[in-house]
Amino acid sequence: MTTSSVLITGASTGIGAVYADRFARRGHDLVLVARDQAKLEALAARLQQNYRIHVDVLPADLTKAGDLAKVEKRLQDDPRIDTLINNAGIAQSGGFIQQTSSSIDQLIALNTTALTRLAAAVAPRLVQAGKGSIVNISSVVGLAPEFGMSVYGATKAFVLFLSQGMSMELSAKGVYVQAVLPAGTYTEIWQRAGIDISDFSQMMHVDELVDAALVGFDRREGVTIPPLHKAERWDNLDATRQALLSDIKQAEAAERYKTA
Ligand SMILES: NC(=O)C1=CN([C@@H]2O[C@H](COP(=O)(O)OP(=O)(O)OC[C@H]3O[C@@H](n4cnc5c(N)ncnc54)[C@H](OP(=O)(O)O)[C@@H]3O)[C@@H](O)[C@H]2O)C=CC1
Ligand SMILES: CC(=O)[C@H](N)C(=O)O
Repeated sequence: MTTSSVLITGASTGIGAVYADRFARRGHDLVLVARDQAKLEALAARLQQNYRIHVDVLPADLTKAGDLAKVEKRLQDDPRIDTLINNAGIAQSGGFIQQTSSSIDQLIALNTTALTRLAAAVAPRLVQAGKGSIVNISSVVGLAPEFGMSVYGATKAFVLFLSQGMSMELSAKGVYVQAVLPAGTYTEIWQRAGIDISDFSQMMHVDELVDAALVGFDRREGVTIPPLHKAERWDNLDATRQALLSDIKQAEAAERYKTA
């Protein structure tokens, strides 16, 4: 049985809490991060009892500089942590013009800044060890500006891009990076953001989502989209993107933009 440890952000509920259960079931020790200490402790007690593993609770508001630094330090200093599940995130209700400066700040601070800084905190140590994993939770909304969640979707597009770039830089050094793109999943995120889901079509149950994401993890997929039923759609999109890149000629404007 392994004694490595997995640090999971946003572990107090939803997708993060299910990841915690699944890694505990696999015999990993855990470090659980979120703001709600009581919920983290209750989960930790249950997992320790059920799976005979060790769980540390590290309460932190990842939008606060001091708390974020505390989690970064743990990732830098604890040699047992070989996997980071970068999951904590929030959503927003309303369109672009309904957003306030503070709601934009919070969303970007948690979904992008904290996620990037935590990945950057652990990556050098994993590279030095020549092994380890970083899982970043994105969303299919990051592929869909049509959904009318422009700021949230932009943070998730950022997470996808970041993960792909990190994977290109780190995989040769033994570090596995996975982007996970769920679609609508039954968790508290909707209620917390004030989004009424009563008219939504059926969504995925959170256990099914995490179990599917872990199939992708075990296969070492770079991008895992559990609700995508035709895998070749993603492959085609990526092939089209690469073809586009091959047609970028940076020294010369395209014919259609040339002035007479
Ligand atoms: N549910 C869905 O439909 C989808 C979700 N996702 C993504 O999955 C991830 C998890 O979402 P989900 O489980 O649904 O959401 P939940 O709202 O159920 O859980 C969010 C988790 O993040 C934690 N969190 C929120 N704010 C902070 C903060 N400032 N600092 C630290 N932790 C914080 C919460 O804990 P606490 O309040 O204790 O801090 C909680 O543990 C998010 O990144 C989300 O964008 C992607 C696609 C679809
Ligand atoms: C709030 C959302 O849109 C959801 N979490 C998703 O990413 O699909």
